[in-house]
Amino acid sequence: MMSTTIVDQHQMLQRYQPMVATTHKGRQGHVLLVGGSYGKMGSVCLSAKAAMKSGCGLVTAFFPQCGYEIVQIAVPEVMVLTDVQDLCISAIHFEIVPNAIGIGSGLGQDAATQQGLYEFLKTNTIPLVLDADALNILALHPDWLSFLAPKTIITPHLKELERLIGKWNNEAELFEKTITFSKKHQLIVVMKGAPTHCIDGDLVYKNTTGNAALATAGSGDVLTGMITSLLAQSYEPIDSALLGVYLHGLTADIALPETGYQSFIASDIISYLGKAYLSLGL
Ligand SMILES: NC(=O)C1=CN([C@@H]2O[C@H](COP(=O)(O)OP(=O)(O)OC[C@H]3O[C@@H](n4cnc5c(N)ncnc54)[C@H](O)[C@@H]3O)[C@@H](O)[C@H]2O)[C@@H](O)CC1
Ligand SMILES: Nc1ncnc2c1ncn2[C@@H]1O[C@H](COP(=O)(O)OP(=O)(O)O)[C@@H](O)[C@H]1O
Ligand SMILES: [Mg+2]
Repeated sequence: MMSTTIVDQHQMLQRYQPMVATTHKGRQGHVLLVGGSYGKMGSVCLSAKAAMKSGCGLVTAFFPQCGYEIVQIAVPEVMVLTDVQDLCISAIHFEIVPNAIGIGSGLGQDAATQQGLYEFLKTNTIPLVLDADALNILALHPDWLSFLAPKTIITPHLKELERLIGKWNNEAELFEKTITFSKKHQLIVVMKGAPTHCIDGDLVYKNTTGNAALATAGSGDVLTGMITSLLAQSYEPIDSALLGVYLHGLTADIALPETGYQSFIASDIISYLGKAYLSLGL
């Protein structure tokens, strides 16, 4: 039986964890972001910077070699690891121990990348957020969904969701199918849209922030970085999803009088993150 919770400021303040005065970067959580391919390295820059600006202590990004200078120059705070291949990811090997991993932005769906994702999912035990092409690859290989630990977060837009669950005829059926999918695979589904709903089995959370300014390339990549950052900071998976979606939308609401709808771009979400945190009253 579906129950809908409205996610407003009050809800968020109950779930928010203040930063401890004596904390240090080693305690604030280490994020690993895996993504990017030739021509789509911007998605990694956006999600990595968004992760940093959401409060985690360390971010490492893993991407193909063609992205090395791009990411190092665009986001100097971020550490980088590169794949053995130049143009796309083929083998996701790393020796660090991150607290959360976000995978999929700009990843592409090359056969080598699909194989690399398979090997990674089969052995990964670290809390995970899956977006974009990681979801598109899972839609091609639905049996790999069984590798995902309970409470893994997925962040599909409606087209990506359709690839995973099939078509629906009306909104009621969309929710019914997404809830069934969430329960079957024990996943938290961030169903991105206007508005975004987070679905955790029968529990449906409706976000109250955001506007059409977010309809711009890379805004989902930014959200993936934010949610992964919160997960690495020890927020529960559902709280990471809810707070990430709420703050993401809040940036657009705060920016609107200054940028208007049209000139707001994904980098502006990152620029306004500080004001979004502050406007929560924290
Ligand atoms: N600067 C960059 O490097 C960027 C890289 N990106 C990457 O590009 C790859 C392709 O992602 P795309 O999402 O563009 O491709 P997709 O093919 O998954 O999605 C595009 C299609 O989905 C539809 N769609 C999108 N949102 C929808 C919604 N809410 N309801 C219904 N239909 C919707 C669009 O109309 C279009 O037909 C991903 O790996 C993504 O991460 C994009 O995020 C854009 C920016
Ligand atoms: N009209 C809108 N109103 C509110 N939020 C929107 C609107 N359009 C897009 N968004 C938000 O912007 C983000 C788009 O994500 P996505 O489609 O994955 O973008 P990209 O892949 O280009 O990064 C989602 O969080 C979505 O909810
Ligand atoms: Mg996307």
